[in-house]
Amino acid sequence: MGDTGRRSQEISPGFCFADGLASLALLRQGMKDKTSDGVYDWNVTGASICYLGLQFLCYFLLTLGLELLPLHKLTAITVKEWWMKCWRNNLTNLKSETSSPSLEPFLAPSSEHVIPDFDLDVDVAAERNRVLSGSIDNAIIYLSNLRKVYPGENYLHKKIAVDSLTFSVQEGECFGFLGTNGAGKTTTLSMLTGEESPSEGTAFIFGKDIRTDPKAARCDIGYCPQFDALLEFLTAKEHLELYARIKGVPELKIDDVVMEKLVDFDLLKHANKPSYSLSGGNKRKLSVAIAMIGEPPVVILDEPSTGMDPIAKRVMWDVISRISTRRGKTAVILTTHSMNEAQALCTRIGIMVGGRLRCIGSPQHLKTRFGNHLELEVKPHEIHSEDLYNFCQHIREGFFDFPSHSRSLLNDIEVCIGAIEPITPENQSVSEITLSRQMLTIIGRWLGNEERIKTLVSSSTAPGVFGEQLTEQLFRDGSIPLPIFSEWWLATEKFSEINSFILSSFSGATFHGFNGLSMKYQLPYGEDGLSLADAFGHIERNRKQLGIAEYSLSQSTLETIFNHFASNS
Ligand SMILES: Nc1ncnc2c1ncn2[C@@H]1O[C@H](COP(=O)(O)OP(=O)(O)OP(=O)(O)O)[C@@H](O)[C@H]1O
Repeated sequence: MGDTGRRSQEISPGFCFADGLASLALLRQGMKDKTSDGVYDWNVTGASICYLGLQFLCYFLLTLGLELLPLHKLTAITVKEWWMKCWRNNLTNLKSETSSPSLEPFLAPSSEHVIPDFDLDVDVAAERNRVLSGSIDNAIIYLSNLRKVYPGENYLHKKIAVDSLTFSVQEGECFGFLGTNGAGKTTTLSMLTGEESPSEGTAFIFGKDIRTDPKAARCDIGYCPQFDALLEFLTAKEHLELYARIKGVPELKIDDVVMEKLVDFDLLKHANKPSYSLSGGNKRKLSVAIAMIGEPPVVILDEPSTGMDPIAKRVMWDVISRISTRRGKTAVILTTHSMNEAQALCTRIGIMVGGRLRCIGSPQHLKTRFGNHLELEVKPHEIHSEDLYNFCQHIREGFFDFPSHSRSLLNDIEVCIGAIEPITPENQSVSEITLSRQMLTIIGRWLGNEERIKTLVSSSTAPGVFGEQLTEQLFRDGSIPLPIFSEWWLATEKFSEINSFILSSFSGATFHGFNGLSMKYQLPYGEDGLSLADAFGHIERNRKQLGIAEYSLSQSTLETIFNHFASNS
């Protein structure tokens, strides 16, 4: 073997080891040249041992590098960004060396990507100015122009997941982070917990910078990720014990702390089951319990209640409000798609759309600022069976010549929907009468409202409380039974009466569809609109005459405010 071939093989530990052994064997057999008489001579095992030592060092450093460097994040774009940043920093350093030193404002915006104030909602801009100027009393967490850009498909189009996010969270606060799917909530939380590194800007947790000191920043966080990160073969109890030890709970207290969490989250009966055998909801409870073990001062929960039953949700809400608002020392950041959860738990809410914060404030503040209307839900009285009977008779006498029958009309409707036995020739009644499209058109004309029938027989959805089902039935069967048609007609008439009353009484009122048997409206509210008392008074005075069984008037819900931001994105 040539000298070059041999050298190239010496980078392999296997070759060095075998070569050393072979040289040793040759020496024993006396087959080595006379100059090599010692075992550790360079020509015997010395060279192999040295190469092996060198290789150990190189391969150890390589393994360490592969473990520590986030190589999966090393893309053309990230390398380019890193290079640009270094270049910019050099320029800034050169400038600062040549110019006189100036007092940099605390947390000065770090990039040219900062959204201008006029582009922001006033509350979001105020929060941003407060944080950037440093007037953040008691803030445990503050984010300063935090931004995350992902390389897009084929590294061509960048995806701005989080854009210049700036806000703070105080101790004792439960901050609700709401947003549409893909708004950037999880990415923000991942940056806070150190899973992702920010592209620009930074955040501070107890004054520790997540960019420069991510390990120290992480120490104060209890994190429940969006997807349960459990070890399949560890039981619920073992998980809690493991995390209690990791978080430094004193050995003597571990049993008590673990038991407390098992009881708090109603996991006692599942304590000794391996996590793979737990149901989705119980896995979620365990993940939240893990986040809270060791009483971390910052708790970050990414959609914690997903998959939990309503009772488990209430239990979890109780634990969260106990640790944040009641104990008053912990800051909680919570993302959720449940407006009820946000309403029940959060002292402050921020709604994110497309990576940007669109509004921020307490739930009541958001309702007062963005809820510029009242929500009215009206449920009319059900159609009286006597009225229905009379109406059916009226149509039958006008168009059909069937003998009247003693069966009650309610029975006839039950027959129509298949609830009782079918009609035999002896018990014929109005329920037997079915109305085709042509007959419906003629009846509509006869009743003086052909337009209403047109919507029923055309492919568009018919108006009224159950117009949609009726249109479907007509298209499916080609006809509809007389009692069903009569009930729809009378209900629609009642709806029209109430609808014109509301639209004429409250200028600017808009109809927002049906909710079961109720109709929903939005009424203008506030300075230009009505007061709650005016609206109540007016409806109450006309309630009997309009046949309103029940109604409710309320301020806008968080859901309508969320929908408003989501639809304007
Ligand atoms: N690793 C990634 N690479 C590229 N794009 C990503 C990556 N992770 C997230 N994104 C994109 O960033 C945006 C924000 O995602 P993120 O998961 O933060 O949204 P989210 O608000 O948590 O949504 P959801 O409510 O559905 O959980 C999305 O458009 C997503 O497609």
